[in-house]
Order: sequence, then C-alpha cells, then structure tokens
Amino acid sequence: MSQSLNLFTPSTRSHSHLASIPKHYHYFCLKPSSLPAGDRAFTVTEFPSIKVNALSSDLDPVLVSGNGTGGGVGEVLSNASRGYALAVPDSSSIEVDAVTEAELKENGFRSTRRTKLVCTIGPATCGFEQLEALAVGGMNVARINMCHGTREWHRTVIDRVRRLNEEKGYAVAIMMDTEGSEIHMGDFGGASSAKAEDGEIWTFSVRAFDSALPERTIIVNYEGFAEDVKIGDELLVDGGMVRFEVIEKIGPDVKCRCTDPGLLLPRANLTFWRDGSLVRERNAMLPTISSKDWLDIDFGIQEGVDFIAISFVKSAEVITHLKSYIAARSRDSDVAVIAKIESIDSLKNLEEIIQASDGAMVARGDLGAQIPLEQVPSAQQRIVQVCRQLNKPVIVASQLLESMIEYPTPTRAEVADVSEAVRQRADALMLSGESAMGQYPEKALAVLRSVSLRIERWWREEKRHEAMELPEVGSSFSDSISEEICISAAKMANNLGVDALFVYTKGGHMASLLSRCRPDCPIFAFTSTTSVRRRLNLQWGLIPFRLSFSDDMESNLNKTFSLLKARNLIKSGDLVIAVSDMLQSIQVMNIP
Ligand SMILES: Nc1ncnc2c1ncn2[C@@H]1O[C@H](COP(=O)(O)OP(=O)(O)OP(=O)(O)O)[C@@H](O)[C@H]1O
Ligand SMILES: CC(=O)C(=O)O
Ligand SMILES: [K+]
Ligand SMILES: [Mg+2]
Repeated sequence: MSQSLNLFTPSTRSHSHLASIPKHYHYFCLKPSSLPAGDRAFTVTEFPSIKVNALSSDLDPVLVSGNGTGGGVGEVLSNASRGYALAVPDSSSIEVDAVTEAELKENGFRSTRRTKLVCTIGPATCGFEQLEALAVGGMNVARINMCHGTREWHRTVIDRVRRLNEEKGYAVAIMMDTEGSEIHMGDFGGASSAKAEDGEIWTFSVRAFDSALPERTIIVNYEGFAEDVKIGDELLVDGGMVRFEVIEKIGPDVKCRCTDPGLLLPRANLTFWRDGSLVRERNAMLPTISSKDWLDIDFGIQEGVDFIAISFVKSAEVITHLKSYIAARSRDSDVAVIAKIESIDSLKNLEEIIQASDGAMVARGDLGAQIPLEQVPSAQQRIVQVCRQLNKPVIVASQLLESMIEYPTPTRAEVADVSEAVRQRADALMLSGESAMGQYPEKALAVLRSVSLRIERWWREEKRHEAMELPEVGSSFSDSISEEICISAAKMANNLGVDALFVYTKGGHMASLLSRCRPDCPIFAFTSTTSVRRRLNLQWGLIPFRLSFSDDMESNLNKTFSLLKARNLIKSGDLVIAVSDMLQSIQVMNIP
C-alpha cells in the first residue's frame, strides 16, 4: 500500500544539497513529521504520477519513478532523516547547452561534431574561467586523475564543473581516474623533475627516507622490487622515455646505470624487462584496486562523479565487484565504470572485461610500456571494434597531441593519429598532459575539434558506411526488438537522408544503440534525467537534451517540435525519424 503525502516548498535554499538544484527544477521538501512509518513507498499529492521508494534505511538511496505527467519525473536530492528533498523538472523547458545550440544553428544538423572530447584537468586548467573556456571549446567530459593532487584539489575542480553546468546549462560529465597499483616512482622531495644523464649511476630503493632524498635516488612504491629484479634487467621509465640497466643489488637498494638519458617525472610508471620481454609475475599479484583507490572511489561516489575509470584492469571480476560496490552505495547506480585497457592481461581478457564494463579507454601511455610500441595501433583498432560490437563507449587516450604541451601547433604525425582514431569511429578522444599541464590547452582542444569535424565530413561525403557486423547485445526478446529498431532506423536515416534521429530514452539505452550504428545524421537524445544527459555526452553522435516527456509519443513529439522550433534549432520541413524506449516503433515525419 502506498500513502500519499503533501509537499511543501521551502522558503530558502539554504541546505547544502539545495545549492545543486538546476534552475529549471521546482524544488519541494517533505515535512519530516509526514514521513511514512513502516511503509516506505509513497506518492506525493502534488505529483501523483511520481512514486518515491525509500530503501532499507534513512541513509540509503531513494528511487523516484513516475510517468512524467503533471510535472515530469522527480529526482530525490537528499533523504536525510529530516525529510526528503524532491526536485521536479519544470515540464515546459528543454535543456541544451549554449555551445551545442550555437553549433547546431551555425552549421546545421549535419555538420555537428560526432566525436566526443575528454580533457584531463590539471594545474593549467583548474580555474573556473579555464574550465569554462574548455567547455566553450567543446569539452564533453572533464577527467581528474587521482595519481596527482589531493582530494581537496579534486573536489574544487568537481564543484567548479558542476557550477558551470548549472549556471551556463552545460552537461560536462566528470570522470575520475584511479591511480591503480602498478609499480611507479615516488616524488623527488619537492623538485618537479630530475634529469638522468647517459652513464650515470642511480639508486632505486624501497626504503622510506625520513629526511631529504640522497642525490640520484629514486623511491619505488613496490616492496618486492629489490627481490624481483635481476642484474642485467632493463628498467623502463614511462615505457622507455628513460632507460636504465640493473648493475648491482645491495639489500633494498638497486644500482642502475642510465642507458637512455631523459627527464624523470614524479610518479612515473616503471616496468622491467628481461631478455626482451616484460617481467610481470610478481607485479601481477598487485591488486587492481588498491586501498587508496577504494578511498578515492568512495570519494567519487560521494561527489557524484559520472564515470569512474579503473587503471590496469586485469579481469572482468574486478569490474563486476566494483559495479556491485557502487550499486550498493550510490543512488540508482548512476556512476558508470570505464575499464582502462593498459596491460597485457587486459588485452588477454578484453571481451569479458568490456562486456562487464560500461565503457573502455585505450590507455596508450601505459599500454605502450607493456607491449611493443608497434603493436599499440592494432591493439587500439581491436579495442575500438570490440567496444562498438558490445555497445560500449570507447575513449582513445594518451599522446594524441603530445608536442602541444610545449608548442602551439601539432606535428603532422599527431594530426594523422587523431584522424585515424576519428576514422575508426571511436566515441571519444582524450587530452592528457596537453590540457592538464601544457601551455596550450585550448589550442589542443581546438585541434581535436577541427580534425574531428573535417574527417567526419570527409567520411560522410565519401559515403563510407563500413559494414560492421553488429551482434545482438541484449538477452531478452524485448532487447532484440530495440536493437532491430535502432539498426533499421539508422539504416533508414542514411538511405532517406534524414536531418536527424530523435530518441526518447529514460536510461539512455536506446540512444546508445542508435549511436552504435554510427548513422550519417546526428542523434537528438531526449532524456528526463540530468545525470543520464551527462553520461550520454561520452557517446558518438549523441546530442543529449534534458526534457520531461510522457509515454504518449504524439504529445512528446509535438512538445519537442515546438520547443526546438522556438529556439530555432529545427524548422518546418526538416525530416526526422523518431524512436523511443516506451513505444517500439519507428516514425518518419516532416516537422510541421
Ligand atoms: N591534478 C594534477 N595535478 C598536477 N599535475 C597533473 C594533474 N593531473 C595531471 N597532471 C600532469 O599531467 C600529466 C599528464 O596527465 P595524465 O593524467 O594524463 O597522466 P597519465 O600518466 O597519462 O595517466 P595515468 O597516470 O592514468 O597513466 C601528468 O604526468 C602530470 O604531470
Ligand atoms: C591514460 C592512461 O592511463 C595511460 O595512457 O596510461
Ligand atoms: K590514473
Ligand atoms: Mg595509465
């Protein structure tokens, strides 16, 4: 039995959680005294279509569902024991950011960018204005790397991105990337880098130094290091940026001679090689998610990040485990898990890992330290293809525009590399050092944007629809119907030359199925939840809008047409194909 309760509108927005209610939401609070005892499912008188389900205790997440009539689907923002705060979207609005809107108006539907852009945020880009410049420049996802900086620092960045979204209508998603527990060097006690010269003898040690580090000493985070290396082994820093040869072992210290000089950066990754192959027996015993990573993951869940990227994934089990951990702790489990493919084991178990994840990243930095560099391009191609087949978004990352850390223009080779990733139709491209600590973050982003647009246009003009076999991904008959509908709708869109595909989707699944088909026209994805809208921002070709809609497609379409027309985003006569996850049908129509 479900009770009906009254809401009241608070006179202030002073509670801390209220600061994050987007402008287009109506905000209501349930009086603490009116909370139902025992029966934990209830409706609210003002919004009879919305059902609120409190789970096992007051501190647990709350689910809200409803069919959207009379105000749309609500989101519970807080369920502290003092009451429930409910945010109900203003049903008369549609939310799209200013940059997408301008791009749509300027270039028309067909030439909007399909490839999504991820920027790593670091000292060069953490200010509010710098973040805004990246959002204006097309950043879809902001990545924070827990290898660097304090949680406080990361929280500030998250708050700024959220504020930007709220004040300016962007839907920039946040991805938190874990440190992982591979072998890496420590810091240099304050120095930002150190230079290793040819022939120099350096000491790699697992000791903890209380005072300043002795000269030419490097701390290694892995206890078993001195036991595992052998005289004659080759030590690679950051996959070969600097190389050493092991010449002597003295207790916890390992003496090495520099054979390839270069710059040592704090926390750089270390691998050791014997007879031409990577040594990884002991290393493989390190857990994928370290205790520090778990604390960072708790932090990410608390902060409501949209994606958590897991470094050095070795098997599908760790992803499954993390997903259930998240599901037990976050509301509606809306944190997506991205598997970073950057180790030999991750390549071995690729299909299972990707199947278990919500997406993947081709983390070419560390991958290139684990497999020979000349194998990285084919590994990238395979990962991108498997992700597409299994309907998971994929990000191509690391060194796309490495020279732009220092120079304002990219090399020809870098442009060719970016083009190749776009041509492979990866969902997203990522900047690392270029945006985190480079001198030209906005210029680097502009290069990704213009190369994506140019290659996508060339691809369309050449009508290069590659015939990729798209296997069934769902398990139920209803899933199969959705997949067939999306494949047919995308094919019809190409053959009829329609202007846009419209998809009405609650959780985003239908939108991703359409994106998987990589159609010629853009996909307008309408969803009623802000977090789903942000998550869709990682997927190829999707233009996510937040809109409250009902189960009645006729009225959804009319409402969308009039809202979009009022903003000059579409015009009478435009040809669209609409699908939805409420009604299994394909509608083709000219906008009235
Ligand atoms: N929060 C930060 N604070 C300071 N420097 C940062 C921060 N984030 C990134 N950087 C700098 O930018 C460089 C590139 O960043 P990025 O996060 O892409 O490193 P990466 O080594 O490619 O990733 P990973 O550590 O996940 O393999 C880092 O080496 C670091 O110098
Ligand atoms: C991004 C990352 O982790 C890598 O390239 O190694
Ligand atoms: K990382
Ligand atoms: Mg890495």
